[in-house]
Amino acid sequence: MDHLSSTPKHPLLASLPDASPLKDFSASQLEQTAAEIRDVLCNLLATRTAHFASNLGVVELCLALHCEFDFRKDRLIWDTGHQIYPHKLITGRYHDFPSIRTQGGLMGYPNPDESIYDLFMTGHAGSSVSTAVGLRSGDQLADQRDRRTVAVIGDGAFPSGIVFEAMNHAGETQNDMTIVLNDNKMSICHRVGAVAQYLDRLRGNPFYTGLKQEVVKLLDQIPMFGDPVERALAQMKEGVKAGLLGGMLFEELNIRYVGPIDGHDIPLLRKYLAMVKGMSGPVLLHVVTEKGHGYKPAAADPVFFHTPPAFEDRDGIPVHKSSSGMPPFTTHARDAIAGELKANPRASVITAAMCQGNKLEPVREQFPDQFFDVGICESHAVAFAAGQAKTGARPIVDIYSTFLQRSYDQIFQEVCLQDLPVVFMMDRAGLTAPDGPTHHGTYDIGYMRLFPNMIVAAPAYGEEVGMMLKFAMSQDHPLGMRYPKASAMKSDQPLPEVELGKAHWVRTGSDGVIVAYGAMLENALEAAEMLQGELDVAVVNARFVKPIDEDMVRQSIEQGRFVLTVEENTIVGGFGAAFLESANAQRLETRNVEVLGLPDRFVEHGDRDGLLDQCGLSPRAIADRCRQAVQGATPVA
Ligand SMILES: Cc1ncc(C[n+]2csc(CCOP(=O)(O)OP(=O)(O)O)c2C)c(N)n1
Ligand SMILES: CC(=O)[C@@H](O)[C@H](O)COP(=O)(O)O
Ligand SMILES: [Mg+2]
Repeated sequence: MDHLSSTPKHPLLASLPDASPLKDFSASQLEQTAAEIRDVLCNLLATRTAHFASNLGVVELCLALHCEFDFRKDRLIWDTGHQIYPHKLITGRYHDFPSIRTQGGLMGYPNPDESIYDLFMTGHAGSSVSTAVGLRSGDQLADQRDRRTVAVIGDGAFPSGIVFEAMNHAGETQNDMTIVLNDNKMSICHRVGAVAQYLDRLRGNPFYTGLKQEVVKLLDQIPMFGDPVERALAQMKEGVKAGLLGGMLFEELNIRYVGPIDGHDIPLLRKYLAMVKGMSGPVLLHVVTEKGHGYKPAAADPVFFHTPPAFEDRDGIPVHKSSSGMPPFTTHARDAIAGELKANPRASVITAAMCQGNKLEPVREQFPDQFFDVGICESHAVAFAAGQAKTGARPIVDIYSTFLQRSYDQIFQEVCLQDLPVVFMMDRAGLTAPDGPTHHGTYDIGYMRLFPNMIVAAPAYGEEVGMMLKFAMSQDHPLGMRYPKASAMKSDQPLPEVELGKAHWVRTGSDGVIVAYGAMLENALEAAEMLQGELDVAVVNARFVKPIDEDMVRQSIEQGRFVLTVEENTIVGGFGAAFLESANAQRLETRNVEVLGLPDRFVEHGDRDGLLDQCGLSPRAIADRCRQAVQGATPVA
C-alpha cells in the first residue's frame, strides 16, 4: 500500500479534507475519485478480510449524495453500515483508512466518534428509515427545517418489518425525507421474499428499460425548481411518473416513488437527487446498482465477495491467502444440523439471511423442503419457528447471537411462554473481532436464561456441538446453545453423554477450580497447563448455565481454595452470575469465587485473541488470575 507516499496514488482522495469540495469536482474528477476509491478497496482486501462487494457497489451513489447534500448539516444514515467505506474515504478518513477494522483503528461501520458525518454507530440492518424519520422530526421540533434527511437502504435490509413500520409512520406524518433504495438484487446471499419479487417487477418497468422515455421526456419539460408553483408542478410531475411507471406499493402508503434509475451514473444520480431534495413529504428513490461493481470477480460472485478472506489480485484473478487450522464451530453446527434434518423429516432449519455466514449452503441444497431463509427478519424467524413447533415440527433457528436480539419478544411470548421446543443455535456468540461492538455476541447468556422454560447450554468441543444438538432435539422445551466465531478444539478422550444440567469435570486438581462455559474451556485448560508444577487446578466444562449443575457449584466451592468462572460474555447476568445465584441458593460461601468475563462496557473491534487478552480471558490472563486468587484466598471456616 502506498497511500501515504509523497506522490499519492490517490491524489483526489488525498486532497479531500472532507466531502465539501466534491460538489465543485468536474464529471471526470468524480469518475477519477470513484476509481481511486475502488483501488483503495482492492488494496485493503490484499491485507485483511473486510466488506467488499457492497462497498464497490455504492461508490457512485455515495459520491452523488455528497455532491448534492452537505452532510455536515444534512442527515445521512447508511442502513446496516457495512457499505460505509467510500463514505469514510471522502469524509476526511482517507489517511487513516489503512487502519480500518484493526484494534485502535477506524471501525468497519459508521462511528460518530470518528466523524461528524457518521450519526449512529450501527451494524444491524433495518433501522435507517426509522432513525431518519426521527431525525427529521427532531429537526422540525428544533425549527431546523433546512436540514435534509436521507436514509440509504439496501434491498436485502428493506423487507425488515421495522422498515415498514417506519414507512407507515412517515406516510402519515409526511415528514420531508429521502429514502434511497439501493437495489442490487442481493442480500449477502440472493435476496428472498415477495418484496424482492416486487422490486424485480419494478426494475422491469418502462422507465428503466427506456420504453416510455418519450412520455418521460415530455414530463421532463415541466420546470422543476423555482417558485412554489413550479415546485408544486414538479411534485405533480413525479406523481404522474410514479403512477405511470410503478411503485404503487409506496404511492399507496403516501410515499412518493421515483425510479428506478442507474446507480452507477453519477450525473444521472445527481440530477435525481437534486430533484427529490426539492420535493416535500417522504420520497423513495429506487436506485439500481451492481454489487461488486468495478471488480469483475466480485460482480460475478457477490456472495463470496461480501466479506471475502484477504486476497491479492493477480492480473484480474483474485488469489486468496489461505488460512488453516481446526474447523470452526460453525462447520460442526452445519454438519450437526444436516444430520438432524436427515434423521427427522419434520426437523427444519431457519436462517434470517445468514445462509452463507452459517455455512448452510449444502444444507439448503440437500434439504430444500426443510430449509427456510426468511430474509433479514429475525422477529419473524422466531415467531415462524414457534408456529412450526406448535404443529409438532422441530425447528432449529440458526442465528448469530447479536441478531437474535432482534427477536427478544418473540423468544419470550411465542416460544417460552408457550414452552415450545424451538432450538436456537447462537453462532458468533462471543467477540466477533473486526466487526466490533455492533456484532459481538456478548449478551445472550443473560437474555436467554431470563425466561422460564428455556434451557441454556454451550458446547466446548467441536464434537460436542452435534451431541448437544441431538440432546436439544430430544427435549420438549426451548433450548439455546451458543458458540463463537472460532475454531473448535477436539477432545483427546471420549466425551460423556450430554445430560440435562450436568457439567463435565475435565481435569482434577486440589488448589482451585476453573469453571469454563462453552469455548472458554480451551483457554481454561491451557491456563491449567501453564500452571502445571506451580498450582494444581481442576477444570470443569459447565455445559449448562440453565439449569446449572448445582452439585458442581457446591463441589467446586468446597474442593479448592478458589473458583474462577470463565465466560466470553458480559459478566452482567452471565454464567458467573448464575453460578453465584446457585451458590447463594445453596447457602454456600462465595468470597473465593471470582467471575471472569467481558466488562460491562462495549468492547471495541480488534482480533479475538488480543481482545480476549485485554479482557482477562486469554490463557495467560486466566493463569495470572489463578496465581492472584490463590494468594488472596481467604480460608473458609
Ligand atoms: C439485523 C441484521 N441481520 C443480519 C445482518 C447481516 N447482514 C449484513 S449485510 C446483510 C445483507 C444486506 O443486504 P443489503 O441491505 O441489500 O445490502 P448489500 O450488501 O446488498 O449492499 C446481512 C444479511 C445484519 N447486519 N443485521
Ligand atoms: C454486515 C454484517 O452484518 C455481516 O456482513 C457480518 O459482518 C458478517 O459477519 P461474518 O463475517 O462473521 O459472517
Ligand atoms: Mg442488496
